[in-house]
Amino acid sequence: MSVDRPRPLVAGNWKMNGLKSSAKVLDEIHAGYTPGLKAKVDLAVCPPATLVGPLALQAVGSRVAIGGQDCHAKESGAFTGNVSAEMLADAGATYVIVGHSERRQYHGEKDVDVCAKAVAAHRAGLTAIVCIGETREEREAGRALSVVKKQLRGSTPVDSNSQNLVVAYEPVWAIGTGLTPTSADVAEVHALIRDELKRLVGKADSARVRILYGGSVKPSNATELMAVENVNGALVGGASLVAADFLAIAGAYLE
Ligand SMILES: O=C[C@H](O)COP(=O)(O)O
Repeated sequence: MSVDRPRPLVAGNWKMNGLKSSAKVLDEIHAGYTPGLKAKVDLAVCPPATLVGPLALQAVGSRVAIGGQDCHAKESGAFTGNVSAEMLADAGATYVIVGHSERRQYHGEKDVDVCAKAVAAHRAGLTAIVCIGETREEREAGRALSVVKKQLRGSTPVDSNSQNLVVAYEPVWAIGTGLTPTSADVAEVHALIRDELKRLVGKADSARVRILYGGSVKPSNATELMAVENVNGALVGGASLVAADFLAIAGAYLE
């Protein structure tokens, strides 16, 4: 692997899915994370908050990382129902997703809020997976690039580097719909993100930041999507709930 080509990461976002019995999915992922796959790709699973602790314990020694799906910007306090980055770290997480479009859409999170959460992630020693992506209307209006650029600039903390930041490009219209952008469209957006990262983390480190593609990634399209320039892995929703599918997506890096 060249210094300028980051090691890929395939991360599963279980969203609001998963009970104690889902431990078996992680067991199956462990079993299928062969030495050959370990040599090529990092894996992470981001379960709901209730399962972060148990799955992190279960994952000890497996090299499958565990992440949260969101965090509060503050370390602690009177914020009923929220979970801090420190709590996720304490439970054994090493990643946290921030700014997922479902948080932006259903919880009104703006770039400034996402940035504060990413700052919290860094404060707690977590790697922030910062999600950005345009809506269908924005793409149809020819604004995809400007929206992504604005979100990236507004959501990325100044202390970001290739160790504590992962960027996930997820076109909103591709999430859970079975639709995906063309390879050319993905390449265009990821190239823009890579270029913007030069300003955000410095030229040398910008090449090492992992930029994931997310939105209807399946075993059937993973090979094509993961081959696109500047795509360094995937953020997988629905397909990450089935170990065989999640492993098959990661397996695109064996080809
Ligand atoms: O975080 C994951 C994304 O929202 C993608 O979800 P999906 O793979 O179900 O389309």
